Amino acid sequence: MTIAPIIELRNLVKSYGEAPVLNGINLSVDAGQVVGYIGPNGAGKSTTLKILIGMLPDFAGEATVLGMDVRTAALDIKRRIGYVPENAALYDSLTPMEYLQFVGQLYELDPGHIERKTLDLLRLFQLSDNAHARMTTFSKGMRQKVLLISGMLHNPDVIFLDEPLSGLDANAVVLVKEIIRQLANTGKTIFYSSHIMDVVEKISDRIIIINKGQIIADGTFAELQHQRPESLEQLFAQMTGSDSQTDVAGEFINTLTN
Ligand SMILES: Nc1ncnc2c1ncn2[C@@H]1O[C@H](COP(=O)(O)OP(=O)(O)OP(=O)(O)O)[C@@H](O)[C@H]1O
Repeated sequence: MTIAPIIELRNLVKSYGEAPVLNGINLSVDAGQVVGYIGPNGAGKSTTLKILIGMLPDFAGEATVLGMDVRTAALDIKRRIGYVPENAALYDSLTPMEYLQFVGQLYELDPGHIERKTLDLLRLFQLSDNAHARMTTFSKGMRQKVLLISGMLHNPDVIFLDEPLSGLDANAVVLVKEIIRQLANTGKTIFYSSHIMDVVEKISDRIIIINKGQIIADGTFAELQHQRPESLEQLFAQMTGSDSQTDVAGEFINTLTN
């Protein structure tokens, strides 16, 4: 018996205006994989994630998640996926307990169950003391922790994370890395985008590099290294054509000082 891929993209093309931002993306992801989806600023990573979670139905090609078409089954898909967006707007005037209660009820979870789970998850993220405080005063990292909980509260099968470590302190980074690893060990699929190369290198079963809307590398870190024995940061710089940052930095300072 063949097992259907959890995520599948076939010849995905997306334009916001004239020029395509995604230019024929093909990929297939199996259950239990941690996939690091990386690329330079503007490469099309967030756009791909938004298509996969059903936020951008206007695209060409095929996109399925859990065997369902994202164009026609977006609601069914949403029940079973979690998404932590980059730069999400939280309802600041709510407390984490209120916000997570709201999110949990959107997923039709029982209010008592949400409350118990939320208190536990906030405690594990060192946010117990802030559970009932308005989020207007929260730091970036504190907001990110609430967002991470909100994306996973309903125990989704597939989790899409866009720059999930944004603003987190070193201990929280270690914790989130460990959570991602252990979730994958239980069969969950994690598809995430990040610019933090050493984290991507360590936690991904598979690394996909996109540049200008096309996949330019796809494999385990060991496989990518086999082509060029470098760190992921160096590989990334070489493959995306930006390996002279020392020169650029010098030029930047020259421009500032002249
Ligand atoms: N709503 C939009 N309208 C018009 N253009 C957009 C829109 N969203 C994204 N773009 C453009 O699409 C391209 C890809 O953007 P996207 O956000 O997917 O990149 P990214 O790889 O996630 O970048 P970053 O690493 O900077 O977050 C960029 O050129 C961006 O300007």
